[in-house]
Amino acid sequence: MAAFTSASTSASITPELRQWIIAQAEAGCELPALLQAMRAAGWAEDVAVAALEQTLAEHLRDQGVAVDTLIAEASRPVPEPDLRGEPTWIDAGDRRVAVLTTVALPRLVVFGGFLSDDECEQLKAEAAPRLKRSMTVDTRTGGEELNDDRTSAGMFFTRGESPLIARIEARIARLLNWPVEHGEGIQVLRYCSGAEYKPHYDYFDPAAPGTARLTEHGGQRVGTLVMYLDEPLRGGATTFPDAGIAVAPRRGNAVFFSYPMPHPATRTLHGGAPVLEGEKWIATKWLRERPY
Ligand SMILES: O=C(O)CCC(=O)C(=O)O
Ligand SMILES: [Fe+2]
Repeated sequence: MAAFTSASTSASITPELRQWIIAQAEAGCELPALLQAMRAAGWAEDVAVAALEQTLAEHLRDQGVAVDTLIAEASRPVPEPDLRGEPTWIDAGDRRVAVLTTVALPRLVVFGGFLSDDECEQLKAEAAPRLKRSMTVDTRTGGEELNDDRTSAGMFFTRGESPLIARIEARIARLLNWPVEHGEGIQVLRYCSGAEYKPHYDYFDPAAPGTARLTEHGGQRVGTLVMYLDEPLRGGATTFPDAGIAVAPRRGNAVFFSYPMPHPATRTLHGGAPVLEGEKWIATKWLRERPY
């Protein structure tokens, strides 16, 4: 690697290049991808590495306070199942839940048999009369809006609303070691053929003006459990485009993922792929850092 103090490297870091590197890094672009882009633009590898190193080091020094904040954010506790000893099953209180897949980054676990078929049907039946075209949280204002990125129909249960809801919430709390009180009410979504939920993050963007209002009560979201209530014939996977993961929407199963900081580095960008045939039903539980 070239010494980044070399006169030629310093001279070639124009203000535009510096700005570009910082913008890419802040948008979550990883160093190898940045390096590749610079090489494609005709930079010699050693000069590009030196330019990246120098620019980012300077930028971090300039942002002393922000770095401290980032580290504090990174240590935020998150829900997590107890997978010590690599169990095949976890006792979730009233039900044994299978551990099907675990991923380190994004932190993700796929569970099998989280809900019985009866519970899936009951949840659908309790939700069906109350379904409305889905709204998404508008982080500009902290309110809600109709959104073309989300073409499902949905409704929210309040926490503990029925014996079934209370039982499922207790199961989630036990499975993920996270207090019931830190959970938002369960949301049920129905996707008809063609409906989808475009990739998004579940945490609230710290830079968005509405986030202060949305996190006033309960703090940030730190984890998500998506439970599949009914499966389409084709399509409808829960996809994580940054990680190349697609979780099949199998009835009764659930996918859990957590994010210790509201940042793309958590790799939790995810969406509901378009349903190609049949209907997909899910129930989502979002978990907050504090009582909600
Ligand atoms: O439909 C899916 O599989 C994903 C749902 C989702 O992202 C959510 O409810 O936040
Ligand atoms: Fe989501």
